[in-house]
Parts: sequence; C-alpha cells; structure tokens
Amino acid sequence: MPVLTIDGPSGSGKGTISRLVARRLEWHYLDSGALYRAIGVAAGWGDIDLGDPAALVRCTFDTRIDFREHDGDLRVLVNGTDATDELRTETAGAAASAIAAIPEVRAALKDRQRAFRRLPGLVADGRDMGTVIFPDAAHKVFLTASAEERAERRYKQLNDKGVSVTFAGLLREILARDARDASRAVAPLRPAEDAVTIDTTGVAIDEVVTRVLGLMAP
Ligand SMILES: Nc1ncnc2c1ncn2[C@@H]1O[C@H](COP(=O)(O)OP(=O)(O)OP(=O)(O)O)[C@@H](O)[C@H]1O
Ligand SMILES: Nc1ccn([C@H]2C[C@H](O)[C@@H](COP(=O)(O)O)O2)c(=O)n1
Repeated sequence: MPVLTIDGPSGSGKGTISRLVARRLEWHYLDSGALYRAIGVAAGWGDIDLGDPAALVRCTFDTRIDFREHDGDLRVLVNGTDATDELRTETAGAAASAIAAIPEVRAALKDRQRAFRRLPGLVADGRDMGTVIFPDAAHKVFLTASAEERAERRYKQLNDKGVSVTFAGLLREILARDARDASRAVAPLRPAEDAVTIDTTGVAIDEVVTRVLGLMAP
C-alpha cells in the first residue's frame, strides 16, 4: 500500500503540503503531531503533571482520538470532545513535544499510526514517519525552512486568528522545540536516509506541492 511520508520541523509546512498533496492524490492523510498534541491536551484536562511519565503513558492508553472531516476541515475529537482549536495552540505544541520524548508513549502510538495505512494510499506527516513508523514508504520527503521564516509564518498564522504573540517569542519557542525534537533519544527529528530534502525558504506553497508531486512521478 503506497505511503508518502513528509517529515520536518515545526512550521516547515508539513501539514499544509501534506493535506494539499493528499487531496490531489485522493489519498488518506495522517497528522501524527495531532496525536501527540491530543495526549498533551487530555493530560491538561486530567491535571496530569508533564513530569510524570507513568501517568502520561496511562493517559496515552486511555485517550480516544478521532479525526472527522467537517466542511472540508479536519477536526480532532479527544475523548469525544472537539479539541481542534486547543490542539493548535503553542502550549499544546510544547506539551506534545515534551510528551513525545517518552519512549513508552511513542511505542503506544505506533500501531494507531500504522492503522492509517489504507488504500488507495496515505500521506503521513510528522517527525519520524519516514524513519520509524513507515520505514518502507516508497516516497519520503523532509521539509525544512529557516527558523526565522518558520517563525514569520507562525506569526502571520496566529495574527490572522487574532492571537497576540511576538515574533521574538515565537522564534524562541521554535528553536526550543527544534532542539527538543532533534535531541531526544528515541525517534529524533531527522531525515530518513532515503528522504528527499526540500528547503521551502522563500518557496511558495503551490511550488512545494508541485515539487513533491514531481518526486512521485513514475
Ligand atoms: N512554502 C510556504 N510558504 C509560505 N507559507 C507557508 C509555506 N508552507 C506553509 N506555510 C504556512 O506556514 C504556516 C505553518 O504551516 P504548517 O502548519 O503546515 O506547518 P507544520 O510544519 O505542519 O507545523 P507544525 O509542525 O507546528 O504543525 C501556515 O500558516 C501555512 O499556511
Ligand atoms: N511523528 C511525530 C509527530 C509529532 N511529534 C511531536 C513533536 C512535536 O513538537 C509535537 C507536535 O507536532 P506538530 O503538530 O507540531 O507536528 O509532537 C513527534 O515527536 N513525532
């Protein structure tokens, strides 16, 4: 069953590009970061300390996560409650990044991620899609962009939503998240050996989509 993996750091455009490519190919889509974010949100709801790995592992097993298509939008339900907006906050991202460093949490999410592999194909975005979850994927992409451009993208995205943030604060968070995701012992953020890296700094979204689809052409 064909899989295209798109990995990369925060703000590199994985989610945007994966969704567009999946739509063009009419393939399924897995937003693996949403799973880690959902555990972070569920832990917050349950007052679970992010420094308590055993409780976080229990929380991972106990949390139901469902994806629903609604008006062309992908909604994420955590234990039956629509948590899509809460999932996208920087707080949820930072919690997800911390939780994602716990090996037992990663192990508990492995099969849930692999279950998304269905015909006619899957586009999977995350940090370890090409290295750990779908090492046999036929197509692997690693997206990058300078930290400044990624912070600028996030700044615009949050500003458009009316969320008050500073560029300097976002840049700091992005650099901290990059460092944590890349330095953890298990499944660190890195390109698979057989991935094609695309630097998207200054490259328009449509052009990145065209390049990814071009890599898949027979
Ligand atoms: N090539 C690009 N040029 C300009 N803006 C882009 C590009 N790719 C994505 N963006 C914009 O950058 C923002 C972040 O993109 P996106 O959420 O897809 O990144 P991500 O890598 O999935 O981030 P995260 O890992 O934090 O979820 C969005 O507002 C998106 O529209
Ligand atoms: N395959 C994945 C996906 C996500 N994570 C962790 C690391 C990220 O900082 C955090 C949030 O992911 P995002 O929604 O920003 O893609 O979740 C991971 O370790 N592995």
